[in-house]
Amino acid sequence: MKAEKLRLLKEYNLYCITAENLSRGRSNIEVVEKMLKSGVKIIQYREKKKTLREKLLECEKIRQMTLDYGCIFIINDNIEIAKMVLADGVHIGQDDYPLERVRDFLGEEYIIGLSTHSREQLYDAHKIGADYIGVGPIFKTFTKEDVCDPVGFEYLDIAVKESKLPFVTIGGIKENNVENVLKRGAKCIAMVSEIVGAEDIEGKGRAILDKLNNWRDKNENSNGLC
Ligand SMILES: Cc1ncc(COP(=O)(O)OP(=O)(O)O)c(N)n1
Ligand SMILES: Cc1nc(C(=O)O)sc1CCOP(=O)(O)O
Ligand SMILES: [Mg+2]
Repeated sequence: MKAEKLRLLKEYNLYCITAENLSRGRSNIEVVEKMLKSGVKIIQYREKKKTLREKLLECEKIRQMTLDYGCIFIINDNIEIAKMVLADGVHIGQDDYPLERVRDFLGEEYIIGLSTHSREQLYDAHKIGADYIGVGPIFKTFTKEDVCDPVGFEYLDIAVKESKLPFVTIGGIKENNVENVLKRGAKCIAMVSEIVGAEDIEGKGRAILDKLNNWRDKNENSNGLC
């Protein structure tokens, strides 16, 4: 079960994350529906402002929607909600609960992603049992409060060469700069503001998926997350 999810995670190259405050007045549910219709197959629920009750209700709905579309559903930060709604996994950062404790809480079947911003954190992620890592922020981003300075291509190049784990590249990535990131060897791209802030989310999602798939067809013999 988990092996199959990880296989799918490696196959998909666009990882979309919610942000209701950047969604032009549309709800997380509306945005997720449009993402799913565009063909996106990995969605992370990331919501910093709502109550736990509100988040749980939204995640229950999104769990069902993602199952209907065969989409992997990851929840940011809230590991209890992930367990309650039977999400596919969680994403945690360096200041969230320690990964080992999250693993104890969720068990082996859940995918656990960990943010990394340096080579040291990358090696640590391997040791402590992350299933995939986030690599970023590549460019400046205004989406995340208290974000560290961009790690740029310097850390991306390290991840491309040295990571034995699949990784998701994140931070300031847009339709018009994604090719620069792909050229460095990134395979799976996470986007927040570019997708949720688009007037036509479905059209934007399709355009980016086309771009990523065309790049893969032309340049690669392997698939998905690096
Ligand atoms: C795919 C992915 N990568 C990195 C992050 C950032 O997680 P974190 O450092 O915990 O910061 P917050 O998202 O919680 O603000 C992510 N969410 N997803
Ligand atoms: C949530 C998040 N985590 C980051 C990291 O580097 O760990 S960057 C980021 C925000 C990415 O948003 P956008 O695509 O709008 O720039
Ligand atoms: Mg976090």
